[in-house]
Amino acid sequence: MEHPLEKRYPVNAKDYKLYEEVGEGVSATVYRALCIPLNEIVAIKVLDLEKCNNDLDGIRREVQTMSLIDHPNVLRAHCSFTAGHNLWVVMPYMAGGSCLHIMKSAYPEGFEEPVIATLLREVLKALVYLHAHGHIHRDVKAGNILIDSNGSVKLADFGVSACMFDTGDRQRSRNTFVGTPCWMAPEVMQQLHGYDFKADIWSFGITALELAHGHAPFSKYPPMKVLLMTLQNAPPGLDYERDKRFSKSFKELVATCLVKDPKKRPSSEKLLKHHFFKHARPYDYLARSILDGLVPLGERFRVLKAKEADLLVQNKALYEDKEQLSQQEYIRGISAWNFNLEDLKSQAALIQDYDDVSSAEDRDGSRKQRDRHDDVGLPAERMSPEMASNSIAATSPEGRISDLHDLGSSLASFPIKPLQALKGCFDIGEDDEGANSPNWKGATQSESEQIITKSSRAADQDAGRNEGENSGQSSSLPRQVIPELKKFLSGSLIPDNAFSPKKVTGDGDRDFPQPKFQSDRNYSGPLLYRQRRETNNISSEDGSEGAVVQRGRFKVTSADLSPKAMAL
Ligand SMILES: Nc1ncnc2c1ncn2[C@@H]1O[C@H](COP(=O)(O)OP(=O)(O)OP(=O)(O)O)[C@@H](O)[C@H]1O
Repeated sequence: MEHPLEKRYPVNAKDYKLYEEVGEGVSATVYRALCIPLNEIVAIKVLDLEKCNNDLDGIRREVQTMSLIDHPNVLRAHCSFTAGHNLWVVMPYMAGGSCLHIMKSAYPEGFEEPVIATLLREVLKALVYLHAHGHIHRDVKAGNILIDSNGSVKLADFGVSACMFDTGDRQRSRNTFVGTPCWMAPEVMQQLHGYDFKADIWSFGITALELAHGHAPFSKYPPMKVLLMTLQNAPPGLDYERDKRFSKSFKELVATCLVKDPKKRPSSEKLLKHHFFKHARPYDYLARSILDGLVPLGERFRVLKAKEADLLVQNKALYEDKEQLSQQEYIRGISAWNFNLEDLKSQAALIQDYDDVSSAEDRDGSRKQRDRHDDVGLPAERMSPEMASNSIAATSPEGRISDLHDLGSSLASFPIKPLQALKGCFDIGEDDEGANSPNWKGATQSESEQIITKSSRAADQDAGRNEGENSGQSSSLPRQVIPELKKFLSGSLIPDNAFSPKKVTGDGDRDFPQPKFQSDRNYSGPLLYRQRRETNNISSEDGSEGAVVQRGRFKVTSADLSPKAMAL
C-alpha cells in the first residue's frame, strides 16, 4: 500500500515546471511536470474551469475521490489547487501512458492474452477496492488504464465515478444525456431500476474486448446505434472462429461479465478468482512486453495528435459541410458524446441501416456479418424468440420513435452549478484559503428517485448464460482492502443516503454497500487507428446520420465544433 501523504506536495503553480503534453481528454490537458521542491516528476492535469460548462460538482467529485483513495492500482491525486481559472490536479506520472495510447501507437489489433490477463487482473484489484468502499468507477476503459515504466497499472479518471452521490434532482433538470455508450451497461442506459457496481463489471468486460481487439465493440457506430444495439442485441463477446488465438477461459471471462442481467454478473471480488487470471504474470512483465521499445510518452502523444490532425484534414476534404463533419465525431471512437431528446428523434432514421444490415444478413446468411459478431451482435437465428420479436419491433418507424422518446425521457441530465460550488473543495491554492482537505459540503444529497420509463425492450436475453463457472468460490474480500473500509464509511465521503438499504447478496457475492444511481455519464477515448480505418471506409450508411456533437465532458449545450474540440 502506498502512503503518498507522507510527502507534502506544494499547492502553488510556481512550485511546478510544466514539460510536454502527455494526454488530452475532453475536459483537460495532462502534462509531464517537475515538482521543484521535491525534485520529482509528476503528471499535472490542467482543467480550464471556465470551459467546464458549470459541471463543477463533477470536477470536485473527481478531485476529492482521487485524493481520498489509497490503493496501488488506483491513481491518486497528490494534491490539487486552482491557478487562475485553471484547476491543477497533481498526480503520479505514469510514464507508459494509457493502454489506449499504447494500442494506438503499437498494438492496433490488441494485446496478447498474457498481457491482457495481467492488465485486467490489476484493474480488477482496483475495482475490488473501489466497490468495497462504495464507489462505482463508471468509466472503466483502456483509456483510463495507465501503466508506469515498471509495468505497474493504475485505474484513472474519476470524472464520472463520483456521480454515485447524484440523486433524482439531477435527472429532472434537463433532458440531455452525456456519456459514451460503448462501455455502458444496459441497465445504465435503460435507467429502469437504477444500477450498482455491477455496471463496472460490464464495462470491464467491454474493456477486455477492447484490449483483445484494439477497439471496443460497436465503436464504429454512432452513439444512438450503440445504445440500441447494446439494449437489443445479445451481448458482444469473443468469437469462437475469429478469436481463435484466445483461450477458452478468456472467452468465458468475457461472457461472464457481459451478461445483461446485472444480478447475474459476478462481483469484482469473485471475478478476481476466475481461472483466466492464472494467465496473469507479475506486472513487470508489462514493462518487458508492451512498453519495451516504445518512444517516450510525450513523443508518442505528439505523433498521435499529429495523426489525428491529419485525419481531420482528410475528413474535411471528404466531407464539406459542418453536419457531415459532425458525423465524424461518431467515428472518432464516440468520445464524450451528447444528445438530447430532439437529437434522439432526429436520429430515428439511423436505425434503418442497422436493421437493414440484420435483415440482409438473415436473407443471405452472409458470413461476413457473422464474423463481425462482436460488433453487431448475434444473427437473428441465434436470438431468443423474445429478442427476435424485439428486433422486428424495432424496424417499425413508429416503434423507433416511441422507443427513442422513451429512452430520451429516461436519460440523465446535469444541472448547472455555480462556480462557488468549488469553494473549499480543493487544497490551498492561489484562490483558496483555509481549505486543507476536501470536504463534501456542496455535494448533492437530495433524495434518490427512480426514473421509471417505458423503455423495457432490453430483456435479459442472455439470462443464464455463462452462469455457474464461479460457483463455489470464496467470497472473502482480500485483506488489504478491509482496513480502508472503516475509514471511508465513517467519513463524510459517503453520505448515509448513498446506500440502498438492500445489500448485494446474489451470486454468493460478498455483501457490499450498494449505492443506487439514476444518473450516468460515460466516455470513451477516441481510437485513432480505428478511426482512420473506419473513416477510410465511410459509407453513406454512416455518413448520412443526424447530428450528434461532441461538446466535452462537462459541456452539454453548445453544438460548436471548434478545431480544439475536434483535435483529439
Ligand atoms: N497520471 C498520468 N500519467 C500519464 N498520463 C496520464 C496521466 N493521467 C492522464 N494521462 C493521459 O492523459 C489522458 C487524458 O487524461 P484524462 O482521462 O484524465 O482526461 P479527461 O479529460 O478526464 O479524459 P476523458 O474525458 O477522455 O476520459 C489519458 O487518457 C492518459 O493518456
